[in-house]
Amino acid sequence: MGVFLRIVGALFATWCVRTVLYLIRVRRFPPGPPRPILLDNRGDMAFKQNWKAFHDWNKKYGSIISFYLGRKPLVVLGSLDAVTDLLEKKGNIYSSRPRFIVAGEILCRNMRGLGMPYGQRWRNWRSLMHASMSIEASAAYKPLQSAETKIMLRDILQNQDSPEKFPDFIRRYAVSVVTVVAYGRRIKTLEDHLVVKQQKIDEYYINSTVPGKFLVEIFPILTWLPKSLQWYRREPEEHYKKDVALLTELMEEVRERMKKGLAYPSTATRALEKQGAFGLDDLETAYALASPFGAGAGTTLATLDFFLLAMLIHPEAMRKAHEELDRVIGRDRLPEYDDRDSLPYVNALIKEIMRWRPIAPIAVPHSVIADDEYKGHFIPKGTTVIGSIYSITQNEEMFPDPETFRPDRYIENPKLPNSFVFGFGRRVCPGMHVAQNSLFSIVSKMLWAYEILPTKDSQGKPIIPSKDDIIPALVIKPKPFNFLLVPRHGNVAAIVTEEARKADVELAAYE
Ligand code: HEM
Repeated sequence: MGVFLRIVGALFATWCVRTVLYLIRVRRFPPGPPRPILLDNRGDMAFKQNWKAFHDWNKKYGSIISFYLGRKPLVVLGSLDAVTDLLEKKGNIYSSRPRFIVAGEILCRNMRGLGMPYGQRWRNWRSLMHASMSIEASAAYKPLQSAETKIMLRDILQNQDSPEKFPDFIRRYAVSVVTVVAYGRRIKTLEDHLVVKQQKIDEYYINSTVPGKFLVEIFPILTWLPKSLQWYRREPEEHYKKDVALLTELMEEVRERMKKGLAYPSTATRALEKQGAFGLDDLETAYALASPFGAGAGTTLATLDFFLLAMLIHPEAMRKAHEELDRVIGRDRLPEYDDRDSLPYVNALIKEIMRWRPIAPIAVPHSVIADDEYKGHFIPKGTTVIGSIYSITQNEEMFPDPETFRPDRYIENPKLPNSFVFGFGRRVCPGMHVAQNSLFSIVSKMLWAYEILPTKDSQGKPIIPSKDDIIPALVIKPKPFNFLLVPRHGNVAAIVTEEARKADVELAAYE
């Protein structure tokens, strides 16, 4: 009995010391909105657009702030210095992801790279992503990206009387590029089973990450229930089985093509040729191949949506780009990748689109795997750490008058930062080179060929969409709006038709 009491006493003393230490350190949490006694700070986010609420707190409490969602502490880093100091320089502890019981552990057994916790499995997955999308590897997709852009330009040309179809032509481009990167096969129509099914998988996954959707995320203790009583498990388990079947089927299609010598080089061929080297088993490989689709199509598309929006609101910027294209390229050929360095305004315009409306305003939240101290603040292990891309884009010192769309700022100061729009540290977007190549191909060729114009109302007045009508999500995009793409000069039809004919021949290899 004496021994038992001593053990209980020792445990109690340890608990007391730890609690006191915690309470002392918690006082050194980064500042932030006061936490209601029983609740969290959800109600303090005055805006549906959470990135704006975070930015307001950054302005009020400083560039490092903290707040609570449920019992979980969150920290928002609102300056380039803070994200560099923590997410980049201390990447060994700041590179995990917040825990998602349903979306991560049940729905995909943590095999989706984007949400995967930091560790060996993530390193294996990431080395495959790097091997197939590094700056060197991504150069191999440029001919395809250029050819797909030309097909898109022809689709637009041939459907001048149905501008409502234009968004689908652009979408087909974005989807086709990521499936070539992943599986080495292009997408000719959005009805392709790969597109339809992967989109469903992604929708369910995204919906499963909505805060507050599953009680178990707020009370993880519910995972201690016997499995048969875990009611929240049933639906995602069903989805897991279906996802495994589809993703395995897509991977096996590539294996078959490889056996016949018909497979075009892609992430899949790299993974399957050297599966041992990457340390991924069959199922992990099948999931890894879904990453470019899940993370690369919607992001590219959202950026292109903001490009079209910016051109409608700022025709003066479009005119400057037209002038540069006419001067450097002329009207007898389309711009190609070799022209990139000769088109500083087009490059600046692309950077400004990504700064003006960053499509991932809070990036993808990181999580810290050890207690840390920063500038006198205590950041406990398990805290979700958000690198606020939006707050960085609003820094008046770096970007004076930040709400103004002004590509020239990147010409006046070519060292002005921009790559932060792709996230931070070890989790930085592995598809950034593929994305930048897509953006250059589409923006330069589309502006060479077309004028981007608003539609008109019944009185003939142009309908200019609002720059602030945004659909909030982890990846944001403008609310749908109408636009026209009108050939700029007499050579467009002939050149686009001829270039697209050649593109058809080149692309046959990917079908
Ligand atoms: C303009 C287009 C794009 C933007 C702005 C963008 C931005 C981002 C951002 C902000 C992150 C989170 C980084 C972090 O956690 O700090 C991310 C992650 C990721 N992106 Fe992109 N992305 C784009 C296009 C693409 C493309 C085309 C692909 C693939 C073909 C891709 C694949 C990924 C993957 C796999 C991750 C997860 C990385 C990880 O968790 O380790 N992205 N991206």
